[in-house]
Amino acid sequence: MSPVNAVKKLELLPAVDVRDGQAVRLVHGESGSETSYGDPLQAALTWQRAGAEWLHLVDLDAAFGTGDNRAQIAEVARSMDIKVELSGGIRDDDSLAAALATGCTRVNIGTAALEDPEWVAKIIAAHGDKIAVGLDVRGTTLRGRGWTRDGGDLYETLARLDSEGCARYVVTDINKDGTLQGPNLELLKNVCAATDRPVVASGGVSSLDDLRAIAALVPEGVEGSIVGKALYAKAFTLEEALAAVS
Ligand SMILES: O=C(O)c1ccccc1N[C@@H]1O[C@H](COP(=O)(O)O)[C@@H](O)[C@H]1O
Repeated sequence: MSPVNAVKKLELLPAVDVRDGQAVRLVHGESGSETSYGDPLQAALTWQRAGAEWLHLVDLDAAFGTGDNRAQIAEVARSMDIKVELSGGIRDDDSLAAALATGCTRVNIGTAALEDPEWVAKIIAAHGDKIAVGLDVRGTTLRGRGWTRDGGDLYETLARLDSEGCARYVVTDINKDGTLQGPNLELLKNVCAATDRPVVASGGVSSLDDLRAIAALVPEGVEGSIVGKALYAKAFTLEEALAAVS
């Protein structure tokens, strides 16, 4: 294949979700379902040493409204030599400024995209591709506020955000998240068919074959995949994952 026609490789974003100062994984994003994996900075450095090009870093307390881990999140983001996608509780000018001040590559907006469309349109216009929107869905219904509250129809919201110039979507199937049950490939295909913007897949990755299946959707518009539980549960190593999609 000539370089002009070469298919881009799938980007992998190992996740570090922070709750009460610890790196954790949840099941279906449910508060109280945490398994703890220790110091978030050590987890992030482990993924960086293993060859990650991206880190998906989430302040879960900020997402749930149970406080925040802002100082610790900033320390982790600033300690990384790799690209960082920062998520959780970025809902107003103050939290956006704090997130961007960490030097992260981009931020991921969830609840605010559902509850404060005018603000989100404004920050998309001001910050371009530094802003991604997280479309966290059950079926085709979006969920906000730590995935506890319905936030409208996926495809109506996608059309609105597309028209406002949103650069990228991070699509999470909540029913799959943290379950090691495999990604929702149908959902990813449907979202890719509905938008020409790149899509980052999230939720359910359990095996290298899952990653290969997501990588097969790169021509349709999937740009990357977040990997969480499978790495912490040692279903495979990050080195193996990177090799599988290269
Ligand atoms: O990542 C999770 O497991 C998760 C679980 C429950 C809520 C949020 C979660 N993650 C990230 O948080 C943003 C949403 O935050 P907000 O609504 O903007 O405050 C979501 O996109 C996920 O990336």
